[in-house]
Amino acid sequence: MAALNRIQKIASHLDPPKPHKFKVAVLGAAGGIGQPLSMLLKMSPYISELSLYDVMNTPGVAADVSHMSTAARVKGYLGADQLPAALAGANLVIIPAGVPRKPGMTRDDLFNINAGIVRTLAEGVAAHCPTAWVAIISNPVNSTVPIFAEVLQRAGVLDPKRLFGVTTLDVVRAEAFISEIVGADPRDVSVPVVGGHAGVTILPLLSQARPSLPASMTAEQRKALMTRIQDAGTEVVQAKAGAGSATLSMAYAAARFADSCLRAMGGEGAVAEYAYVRSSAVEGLPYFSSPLRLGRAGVEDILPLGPMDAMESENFEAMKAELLGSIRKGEEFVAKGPAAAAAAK
Ligand SMILES: NC(=O)C1=CN([C@@H]2O[C@H](COP(=O)(O)OP(=O)(O)OC[C@H]3O[C@@H](n4cnc5c(N)ncnc54)[C@H](O)[C@@H]3O)[C@@H](O)[C@H]2O)C=CC1
Ligand SMILES: O=C([O-])CC(=O)C(=O)O
Repeated sequence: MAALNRIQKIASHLDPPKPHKFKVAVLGAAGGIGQPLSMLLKMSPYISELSLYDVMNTPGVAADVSHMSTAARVKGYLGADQLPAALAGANLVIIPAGVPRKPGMTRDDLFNINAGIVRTLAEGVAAHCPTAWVAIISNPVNSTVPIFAEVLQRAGVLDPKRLFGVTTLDVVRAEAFISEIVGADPRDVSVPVVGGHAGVTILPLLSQARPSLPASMTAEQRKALMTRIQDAGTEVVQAKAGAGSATLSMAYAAARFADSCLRAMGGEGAVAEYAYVRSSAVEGLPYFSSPLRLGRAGVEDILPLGPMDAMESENFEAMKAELLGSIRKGEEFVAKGPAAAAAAK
């Protein structure tokens, strides 16, 4: 027996460390983003249980994804009655629920429908998994994150360190476009994208890109690159011509953000990310996307934005009024109470 114990002890030292395992819930799992995101999450070594919730089609999506031969157990939940079970015990909740844009619309045009959806889901999180980390994809992110925060705050369970607006797609796009210009593998490109997630509020700090942009690029070319990153969502909306907005690249971006959250949650040390969070980084803007350091409890540090060149500073000033307006619109929606939610349905 002693010999066996000794062998087991030695074997346990030889085993590679096992990642921590978490329950992750996707709300809006049957949608254009939700389906590929669920597939990517099923491949995560950090997930023991994948909870797929939607108001339609989740039985089929869950059955399909559950046949992938990876470890995460998959369960589908359909309709509001099943939201409590979908959320119970969740460590991370990712929310791509809501309508997408059609050509000619702004993200803010989605407010009337998506604000009510997000509010209802926030009430569910407050009641059934109040300590979960929450990653909001539903647009307009600049307003849906404040809506979510206000609901959690009123329920007495808000911890801003665990509430995120997902802006990873902006970073992913900036990496992709810059890699084409500098001829590098996108994995070797880093570039901060800060602010919010709509038009001018998306601020890529190209002057901090690594590798640096070629010195031969003119001011006009740099400006055009910034504008392309800011309008990349619209580029996809137009290319899809009425069939929705970015789904596949968004699923990739959200899976990458989820991976960072789960690694931080599991105690893998400080994890670097960007996300739209409650913040005092910029005076007068209570929410802002900044470089973050994530740890076990969520946001450990909101890092400085770093130096901006003249073009970036000008854009930074230009975004402030729009971003603040979107934040206040979200906060006021919750302050007005259920009547506003009913009107938005
Ligand atoms: N943050 C970002 O970078 C991005 C955000 N988005 C946003 O993500 C959202 C989803 O986009 P898609 O997946 O393309 O839309 P979609 O219409 O394909 O899917 C949305 C899903 O949400 C579900 N849903 C609606 N109400 C719900 C509720 N109360 N509870 C649970 N699920 C509900 C629908 O049944 C549908 O399956 C949109 O608001 C879109 O603008 C899209 C791309 C990038
Ligand atoms: O553009 C949209 O409506 C969807 C979105 O947020 C993006 O692709 O960045």
